Amino acid sequence: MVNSIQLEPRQHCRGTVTLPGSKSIANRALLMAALCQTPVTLHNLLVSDDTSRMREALNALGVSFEDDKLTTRVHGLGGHWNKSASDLYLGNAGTAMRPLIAVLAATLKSEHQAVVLKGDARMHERPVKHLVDALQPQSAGVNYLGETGFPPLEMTSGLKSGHFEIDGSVSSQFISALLMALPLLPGNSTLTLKGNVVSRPYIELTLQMLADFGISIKECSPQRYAITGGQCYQSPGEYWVEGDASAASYWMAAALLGKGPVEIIGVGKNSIQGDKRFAEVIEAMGASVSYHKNSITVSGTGSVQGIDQDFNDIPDAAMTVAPLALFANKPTTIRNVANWRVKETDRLHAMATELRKLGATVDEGEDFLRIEPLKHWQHAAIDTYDDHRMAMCFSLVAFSSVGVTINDPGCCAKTYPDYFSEFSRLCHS
Ligand SMILES: O=C(O)C1=C[C@@H](OP(=O)(O)O)[C@@H](O)[C@H](O)C1
Ligand SMILES: C=C(OP(=O)(O)O)C(=O)O
Repeated sequence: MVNSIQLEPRQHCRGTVTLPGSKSIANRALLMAALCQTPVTLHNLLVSDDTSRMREALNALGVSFEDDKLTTRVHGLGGHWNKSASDLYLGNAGTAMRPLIAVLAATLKSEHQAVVLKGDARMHERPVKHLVDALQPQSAGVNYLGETGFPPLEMTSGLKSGHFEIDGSVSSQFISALLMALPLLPGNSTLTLKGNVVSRPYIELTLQMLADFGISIKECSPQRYAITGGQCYQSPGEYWVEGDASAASYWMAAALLGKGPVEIIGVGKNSIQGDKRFAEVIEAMGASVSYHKNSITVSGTGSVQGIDQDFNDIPDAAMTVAPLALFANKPTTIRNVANWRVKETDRLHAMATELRKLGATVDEGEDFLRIEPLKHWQHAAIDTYDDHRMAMCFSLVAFSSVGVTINDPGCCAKTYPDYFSEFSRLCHS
């Protein structure tokens, strides 16, 4: 195990990079395929910690997988799970934990043994209260085994269709979870969203993928959905997982700093992922961007414009703005990202702390970061807090005159196991 990686100063980034499959699409596709009654062949499936946790959980529920070099064939069970499945370990994969809470609440039957959903230490600090609060009034069998509001949880049968209300101000994953689960209940339901809903594009992604798997949901207004019960997930036969648009943000940023051009393959102009909007952010920061059917090409001049923007829609890609801000011509403010605090780590605090190690002046607000450009860089060993995005973001500091050391770079395996080898291939002195 490599405990740290030292990145010498780089000036250039150019070439072609093929993105790994999207984590968000991969884990939705695995679950939706598992809910089908006939097989689904997934193409470009991401192989990473998060998708492995989802696969292992589905496997314990009775779903089988056949892998060949380029595809994974999922043999779904239409929600008729193995009756003796018990403990499911989901690591720190929010895209496994949250959907499985709702889907198991909707599909477990009285003859099933109780299923425990648990994760790593950080997962047990990440909130699920809004989701559980939405399920419990409808008789869901969901009980906290540790602290109230957090996993681990014990799941049993009981959920009834009807009127659901969900607070969407902490995580859109709760809403996506209900949208995936409620069509499986025998009766019709409505879902009303409360609060200022965060990370909206991930809800759109869920609706798009549900349509791809034959599930129809009526959007009565942006705050209300009507969901017909008794629906069955329909296999699309073959399903293609797009490249990861959040991961694309690191290459767009490296192309801006290292002049490019970098052709980023796997996400194009018609991508269904909200994080493709990072291409507009990188343009606002000074890059030239061209969109193609299945790729985006970015180049820069090496100079970076400071920006001040609301990033509520794209919280993951937004992290990439923080290291770029150090290279900018004026201060940058990343606004409306309060839920950074409940992700892999408290990302507002972690980001501010590590940027300051480089010598930066950073104002950490409750829901924003304001970052001053950096004139005098200090070499630092950056702690990554078991957060893949901290490790990938800080690799960009290699474009400074002092380079950077990244501690525990292996945490990238959550979504992008090859990130640092790709970084060395594309980025040069
Ligand atoms: O639905 C999804 O695939 C995701 C939704 C977002 O979470 P929140 O809705 O909690 O912001 C995002 O940060 C996460 O990486 C993936
Ligand atoms: C927040 C993230 O992950 P999760 O899916 O575990 O919420 C992320 O990948 O940035």
